[in-house]
Amino acid sequence: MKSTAIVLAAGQGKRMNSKVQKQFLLIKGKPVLYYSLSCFQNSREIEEIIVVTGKESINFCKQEIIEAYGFSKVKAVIPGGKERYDSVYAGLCACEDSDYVFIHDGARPFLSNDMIRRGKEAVLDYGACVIGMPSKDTIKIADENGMVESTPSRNKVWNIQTPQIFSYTAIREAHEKARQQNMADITDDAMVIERFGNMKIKLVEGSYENIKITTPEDIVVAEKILEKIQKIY
Ligand SMILES: Nc1ccn([C@@H]2O[C@H](COP(=O)(O)OP(=O)(O)OP(=O)(O)O)[C@@H](O)[C@H]2O)c(=O)n1
Ligand SMILES: C[C@](O)(CO)[C@H](O)COP(=O)(O)O
Repeated sequence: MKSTAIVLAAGQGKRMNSKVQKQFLLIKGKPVLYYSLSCFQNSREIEEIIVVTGKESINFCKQEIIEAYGFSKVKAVIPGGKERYDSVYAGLCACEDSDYVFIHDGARPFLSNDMIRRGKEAVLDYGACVIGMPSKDTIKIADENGMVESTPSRNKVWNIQTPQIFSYTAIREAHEKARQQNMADITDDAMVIERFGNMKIKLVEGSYENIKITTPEDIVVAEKILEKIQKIY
């Protein structure tokens, strides 16, 4: 039974507004991408890693991150696509011999071994699961004029993170179907299964520290989180 981590690092990071793409910015001296690769490298649940990045960053990733830190589970570094779902699809095409895939944002450095383990258990039971945390805030649904339309019950609202974990055949088939249709508003892999798959997706607890580096203040928060978790990477 083979589990592959597909780590996405092909985004432009427009909201970070930095010369260096956010996945390569340094947190305490190491690139953002280093931290999630390190977690997958050290996890007993993961056999292989596929890194998806921009064409122009393939050599940098190989030399400065994968070889430099000895990430021996990385099987391939491949070019991504225009949208996140294009990069995921490229990753899926590069690991056709996998039974399970852990699709992860390279911009989320603080996943943990426990999360990977919980995700593995859930995917074995349900075939599809996503890591997330119950929302701490009250959420409002807005109408097109910026007016409040409704308020979903907070105990039913989760903030969704990655990794998102699927049986390979289920997510590949759903992506194949989705690619025949309009994917424009698809922002995560669970949505592909919700619309084009035929299975329920289990929610699995992640952590409030599993943030996505998106805007400049997230780097400051990430440094604080790293100090707190005091992991030896
Ligand atoms: N075409 C894309 C777009 C995104 N990603 C990856 O998907 C993850 C989550 O995406 P997001 O935070 O939106 O990253 P960006 O698209 O880079 O950010 P922005 O929307 O600010 O440009 C990131 O690890 C990013 O590198 C990717 O591999 N390929
Ligand atoms: C997949 C994701 O990280 C779950 O929260 C998120 O949807 C990615 O969204 P983005 O629009 O690419 O930031």
